[in-house]
Amino acid sequence: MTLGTLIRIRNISKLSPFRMIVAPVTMSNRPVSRISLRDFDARKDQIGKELIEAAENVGFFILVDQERPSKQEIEEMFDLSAKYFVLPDNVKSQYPFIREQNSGWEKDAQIRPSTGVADPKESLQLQYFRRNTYWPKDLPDIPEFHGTCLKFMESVQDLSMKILSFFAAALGFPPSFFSDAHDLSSEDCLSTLRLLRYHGITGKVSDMPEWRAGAHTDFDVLTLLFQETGGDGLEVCPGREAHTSFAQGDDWTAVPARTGEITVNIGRARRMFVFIIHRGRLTSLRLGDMLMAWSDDRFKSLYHRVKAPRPDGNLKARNSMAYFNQPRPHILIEGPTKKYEALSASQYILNAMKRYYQPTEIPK
Ligand SMILES: O=C(O)CCC(=O)C(=O)O
Ligand SMILES: [Fe+2]
Repeated sequence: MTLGTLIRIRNISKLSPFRMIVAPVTMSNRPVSRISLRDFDARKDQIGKELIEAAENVGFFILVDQERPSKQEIEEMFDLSAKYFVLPDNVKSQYPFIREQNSGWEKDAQIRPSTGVADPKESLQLQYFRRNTYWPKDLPDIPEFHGTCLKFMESVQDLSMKILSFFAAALGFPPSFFSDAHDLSSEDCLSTLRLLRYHGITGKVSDMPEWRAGAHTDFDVLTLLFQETGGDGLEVCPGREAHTSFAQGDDWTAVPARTGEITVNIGRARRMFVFIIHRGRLTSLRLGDMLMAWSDDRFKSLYHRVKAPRPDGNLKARNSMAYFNQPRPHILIEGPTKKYEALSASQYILNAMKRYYQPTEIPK
């Protein structure tokens, strides 16, 4: 039973992606944690300490010097992504974005509740377990598309599981806890690679967008984000400080774009309460905050957004890639101290999908 929530469906095609949104902006000089993965096996303890500290205090960190995916693998993937996005829309739209599957291609269709308009971008979401059913096939001039994406996902998956093994240990879960929950070889692994291309900016200064991606948190456990040198604009606002709506007006930190480095953030779906009768009592359940909930709020989630360039900035298209570690649907999310009622991963994800791809929530 859901109380206090009304879902209003909007007609997304009527909204202009270039509407100007003005939000108060405070930029901070918060130091950004850069964690080197050099000599991983020999430096494991030190690396683990740095990761946990960053997750507890900030909610994000930048990984450098990782063995895989190497800078070259990342560059290859960016080249492939560029070849994909120049294909005509009628080819890309053969696999349209399906909200319930969180898969496929969209253009100017993702409305951010924080801005009320669609991000001026296109993106393709590839879920590993749909690799033979819902990935673009027979793409003109890019026969390597399938194989290269697959290899890249596997490489990012390995790195993600290394990172999550430290979180499992810190939470007192068995070492394989997160790798079982995100097992790529399972038929229902929801982990997803998203290729993104924000449009180049043309036209009148007065029509320029303020944001390329409106402020949001991701609704997964952990996101590994790849930026390309020259494509600055990413800003983050750690969950701890995000006390206003969508963190607008809080302290934001710019994360410079550098090919080869990986920005890692802890995911969270925006909070929403539902009420149920649990063991004879009226109880509230909090939806969202996957790793925050899984860690009983110990690890912080992170608001982030992508600012559009100013007229004297780099107005070319911006490319990025995100790997979302999403647990298998049946996995129950419940922290060591059971601070929140257990909720299945699929319940979290469906709830977040509804919010991020169409509706806005209006509290009664
Ligand atoms: O493009 C970026 O840098 C951020 C993308 C992002 O936050 C997302 O797709 O969730
Ligand atoms: Fe995101």
